[in-house]
Parts: sequence; structure tokens; C-alpha cells
Amino acid sequence: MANTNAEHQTGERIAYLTRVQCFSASHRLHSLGLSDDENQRIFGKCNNPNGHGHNYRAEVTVRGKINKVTGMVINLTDLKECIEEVIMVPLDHKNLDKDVPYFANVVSTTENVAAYIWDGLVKILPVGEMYEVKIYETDKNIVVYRGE
Ligand SMILES: Nc1nc2c(c(=O)[nH]1)N=C([C@H](O)[C@H](O)COP(=O)(O)OP(=O)(O)OP(=O)(O)O)CN2
Ligand SMILES: [Zn+2]
Repeated sequence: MANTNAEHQTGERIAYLTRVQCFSASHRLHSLGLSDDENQRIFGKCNNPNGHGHNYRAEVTVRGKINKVTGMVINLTDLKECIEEVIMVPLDHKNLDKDVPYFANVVSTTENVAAYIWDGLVKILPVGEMYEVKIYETDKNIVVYRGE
């Protein structure tokens, strides 16, 4: 069947490339904008001062044209290096609230972890454009962030 997509007809194909990275980190949900009582009421067990940990799974998706010569949207080796710099070095085996300056006054929810990763990757991606950061905090708790 004929392809009617305009970009495809001009010879440009768009693909979405995803790289998965798992990391472990501890945190506590606590907002500086709330009283201790409000923090306890809103965050419950997740506000426990001792904190708790997660084995996060991050899925980073880049969108771009398939380069005619290389056959790639982005070299996965380059994407892997970016992920190492933005996710693994600052976050893996860290206490998010104490070890990562960004979270000193930003609540370390999975939404904000996804935004942190997005902002870091957007700055250093060599080619292609960031499409999505998807974070599994647990098997049941999943956040998608697309830079909006
Ligand atoms: N909007 C958000 N709400 C909550 C977040 C978050 O990041 N964004 N995070 C938490 C806690 O940190 C924690 O992750 C919740 O863990 P838990 O309730 O133990 O996880 P499950 O839902 O998978 O546990 P089950 O008891 O197995 O259902 C809370 N809220
Ligand atoms: Zn948590």
C-alpha cells in the first residue's frame, strides 16, 4: 500500500529511540513550603525522616530523523554517555534530598525526578530531540514527562 505520509514521501523518516537505565536512590517527601503537620498529612509514610529507597527505572526516548548515511537517529553510545552523566553520576546510590543540590528545595517526587532528568539531557544531547522521560518509581507508580 502506498505511504501517504509527507515526510516519508520526501525521503525523511522519523523514529523514536529509547534507552533504559535503572538506578537506586533514597529520598523523603518533604516540602519546605509546608508545616511539619501538613507534610505529615500530605505525604504520610513517605515523610518519615528516615527516608526510604526505590529501584527506579528510567526510559529516555529521543525523537529524530533517521540519518540516511548512518542509519541512526542518535548513536546509542552517545545517548548512553549522556544518561551516565545526567542520571547515573548524580543520582545512582544517592540520597536525592541531601546529595543532589537540585532537590534541596524541590520535593523529590517522581514527577520532579523526571523533570530533572529531562532538563539535564536537553542541555547535552548531541542530535535528535528529547521526546519523553518515563520513570518507574515502582512497578505500580509511573511518571511520563515530555517537557511541557
Ligand atoms: N504524585 C506522587 N505521589 C507520590 C509519590 C510521587 O513521587 N509522586 N511518591 C510517593 C512515595 O515516595 C512512594 O513512592 C510511595 O510508595 P508506596 O506507596 O510504597 O508504593 P506503592 O504504591 O507501589 O506501594 P503499594 O503499597 O505496593 O501499593 C508517594 N506519593
Ligand atoms: Zn518514594
